[in-house]
Amino acid sequence: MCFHLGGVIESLRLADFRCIAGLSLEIPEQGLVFVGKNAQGKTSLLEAICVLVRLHSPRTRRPNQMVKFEAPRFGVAGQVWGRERRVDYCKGTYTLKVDGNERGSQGEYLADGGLVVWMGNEDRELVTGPSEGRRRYLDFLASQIVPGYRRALSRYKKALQERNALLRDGRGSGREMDSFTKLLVEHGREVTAGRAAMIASLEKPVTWAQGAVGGNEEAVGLIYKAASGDDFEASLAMVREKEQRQGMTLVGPHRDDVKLTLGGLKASDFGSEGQQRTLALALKLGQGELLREQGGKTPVYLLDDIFGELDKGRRERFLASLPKGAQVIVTTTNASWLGEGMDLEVREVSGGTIR
Ligand SMILES: Nc1ncnc2c1ncn2[C@@H]1O[C@H](COP(=O)(O)OP(=O)(O)OP(=O)(O)O)[C@@H](O)[C@H]1O
Repeated sequence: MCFHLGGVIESLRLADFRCIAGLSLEIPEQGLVFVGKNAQGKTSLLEAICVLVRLHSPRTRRPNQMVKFEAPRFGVAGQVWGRERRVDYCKGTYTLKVDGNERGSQGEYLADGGLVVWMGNEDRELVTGPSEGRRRYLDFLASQIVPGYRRALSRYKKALQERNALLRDGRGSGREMDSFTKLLVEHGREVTAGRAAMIASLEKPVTWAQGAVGGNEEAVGLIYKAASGDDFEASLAMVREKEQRQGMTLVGPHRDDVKLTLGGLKASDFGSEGQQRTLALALKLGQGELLREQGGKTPVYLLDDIFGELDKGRRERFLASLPKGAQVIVTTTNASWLGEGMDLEVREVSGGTIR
């Protein structure tokens, strides 16, 4: 298989993004480390890259939160995978350009976009936290490599919202309800199929990464728990009365989960803290491997302050597990570990600017 090399984000320009009023930056092929005290804008820089590449923020689902306080809009631009991309956001509307030409929809903008793996301290929640995080993990992955997935998910969510509104208003039967149920089933099946395909492909790379970072072999299991059952339509029919009583949609991909096991035991209940932390890293490294295999290019790795939590051995093994040639952009409050397996240029971030 032929992988493109990393070295993908060549430059970044921001305007009124979070605490950053304006900034222009070249990014070396290997990547960069952003060092600085707390609350200086380091994570905001990674977030801006994620928005530029995937129109997705790992921190918020509300783009207006990314607009600098008191400013009307934000802009993010840069040379990405050899093309000039530009994202402008103002009052609920994105304007998206590639090489100066406007793209009519988010889908069109993303169709020839790049790939991203985001890793943050909060990733341990993937193992120990509620199911929503695991759904988002699968959705972010599938949106990048499964054709039509992002659109199916967005249509599913819209149908779910409308259906829930009808159920809440006591209008849970009739033609309107039937038509939203039909849409829910149609798009829900696509979402479930996309997630199931990801799960089936993830077990191998995640198990590899768990061994590589943890330092010993450990079988990882990922078991998809589809809340729509084998037949989504039949499952909905079975709970119809209960849904009418409770005023909400009770089955479907919005309630899916993934059971994670280590050596056959549920990781959240029986894994040690160290094993759980390693599994969180392995889930993201496995995601990267799948993006490389199925997305045809090496993703950019955005690592948000993850090194403080890792002991030296695990940090070194983790760094050695990143694909060769991948661009890695890191934030940290403490750069004392630099040089131990990572040789990247450093930029100091302070008060929303780069020194
Ligand atoms: N929309 C916004 N407009 C202006 N400032 C904002 C906005 N959103 C967040 N901030 C502020 O931006 C600052 C920088 O946040 P950011 O998370 O990027 O810092 P950081 O350097 O990564 O910090 P840490 O090391 O603590 O994670 C914070 O003080 C935050 O309150």
